[in-house]
Amino acid sequence: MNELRPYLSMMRPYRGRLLIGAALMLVTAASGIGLLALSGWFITATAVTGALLAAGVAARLDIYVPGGGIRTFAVTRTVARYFERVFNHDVVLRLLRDLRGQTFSRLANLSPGVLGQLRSGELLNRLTTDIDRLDGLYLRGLAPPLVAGLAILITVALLAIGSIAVALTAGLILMTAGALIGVRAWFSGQALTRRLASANANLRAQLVDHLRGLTELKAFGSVGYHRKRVDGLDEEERAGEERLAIEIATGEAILHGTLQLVAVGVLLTALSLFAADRISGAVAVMMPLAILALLEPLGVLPGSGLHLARARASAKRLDTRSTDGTYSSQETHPGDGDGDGSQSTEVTPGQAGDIRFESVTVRRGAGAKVLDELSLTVGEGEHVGIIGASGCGKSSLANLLAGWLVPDSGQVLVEGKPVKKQDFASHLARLGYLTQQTDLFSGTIAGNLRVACAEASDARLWSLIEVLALDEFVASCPDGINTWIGESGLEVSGGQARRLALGRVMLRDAPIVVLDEPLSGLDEATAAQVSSAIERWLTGRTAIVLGHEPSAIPSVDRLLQLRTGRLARI
Ligand SMILES: Nc1ncnc2c1ncn2[C@@H]1O[C@H](COP(=O)(O)OP(=O)(O)OP(=O)(O)O)[C@@H](O)[C@H]1O
Repeated sequence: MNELRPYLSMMRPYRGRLLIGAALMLVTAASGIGLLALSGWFITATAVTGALLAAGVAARLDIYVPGGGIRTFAVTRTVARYFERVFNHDVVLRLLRDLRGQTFSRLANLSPGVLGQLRSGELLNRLTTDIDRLDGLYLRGLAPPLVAGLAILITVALLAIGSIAVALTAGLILMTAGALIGVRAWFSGQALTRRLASANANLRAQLVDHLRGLTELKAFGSVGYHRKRVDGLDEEERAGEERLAIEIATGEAILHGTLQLVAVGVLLTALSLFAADRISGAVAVMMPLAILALLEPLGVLPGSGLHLARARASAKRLDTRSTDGTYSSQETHPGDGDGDGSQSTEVTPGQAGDIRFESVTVRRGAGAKVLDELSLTVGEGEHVGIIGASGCGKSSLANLLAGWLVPDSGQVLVEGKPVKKQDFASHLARLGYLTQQTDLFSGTIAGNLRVACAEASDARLWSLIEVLALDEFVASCPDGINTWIGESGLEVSGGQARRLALGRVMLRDAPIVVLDEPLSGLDEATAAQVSSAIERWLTGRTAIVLGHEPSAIPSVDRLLQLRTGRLARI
């Protein structure tokens, strides 16, 4: 249950509301029991009185009090159910809001390196399905056993009108049966819901990957093959849901059977008490009906045990500490602590804006050395170009500077302070980083640029668009800079997307800049125009520009080549 603890403590601020919600559930259940039991009593009492009067025996029955009681129970049941639904849903929605906010900020706090390794479908699953399972933790998991226990106590009190012994025996049997059924559901649900949660996550992730890569899949004619994999996972998920439904149905069947047996037992005992003239006929009928009225509050127990197990499986998946553990411990961000512990944490004097890599070694993947005792100093305002073959470690170098990757040995310093000791937010605020991958959001051109600077005026955006040779394209768009560029920027070309991403970096007035392949996807003429725009913009900033060959980067003060993990001057 440890996994559920954070979510239980999230409920603490709402404990007053939760208690009112549970009380309303109890009032609904109690009214249902009262309605059925009193109706049974009243019908029998009127029948017996009528029979006695017909037989010429003097008999009297007050019909107003029980009639009023039945009406009160009926109205209370309806009204309490209405307010219970309104109230409990309000609390659940508040919890959902907190839960989503908290989960989102926990995921957002993961280092970009770790986040990049999570499939987008996996993230989607965490923010939707897993949270949906948890939002019912109270309503479907915790409140029903509580209400069921109290409903049994109310029934015991009603049975005690006829016989205390019958009431205690029935109460004991029902409590034990309810607890056993709930616990059975909890235990049998563990493995089942764990498998189901992961089948559900796999299906979603596969589906999102499938849809995102549909163009490629179509181009290679492999839609059918991938579709089969999605269908396979869908089948697995459906089979899991079916097993879960069977489990709930079995629990409900056992529970209903037990209740019917107890009701028959109570009926027989009540009849023998009636025959012995110890209770009236009306009370004898009321007693088994009070048991049958428990079908509603107790009927949800198997589902609540399984729901708790399901919530636990989702809570486990939402625990981002386990996510961090799944991936390389080197993927982190500044301020995360000492990492490997082998580095000096002392702050050495540096110049404003200067960058230093000191004997940095990085191993990635299976442990191959990507950077090998690499050292580099970039002075304030200096522009250094680094070229190298694909996979030689250029992006790793940029990620080290951003603090998304921690070296196995050596250290990276910015203005004399180790990157890992910098405050993450202010470090990134001083760094303009054009990553190799272009990520545009589903939104307008202006919206995508303003990610870097929310206050940027339209005029500033237009001048940037002009500098990046995007003016003709944007002017031809129906709404100019307010044109929607679709899901993940799919409605712009690769080269246009690249320039928008570059524009975003340029909007951020950062003193330190890293550009990873800034000219990729551009034709020669556009590349030349963008290249000179970058050169002008870089004036006064400290910069590292990465590319495959000298022509892939703008003019720089110093050009180096990265090969076998080390840098050499060209
Ligand atoms: N997230 C990762 N986890 C493990 N290994 C990685 C990861 N990213 C890259 N690598 C490995 O690190 C090595 C260097 O990759 P890197 O992306 O730094 O090279 P690069 O020079 O930028 O390549 P390219 O020019 O093709 O982008 C490669 O061998 C790659 O397989």
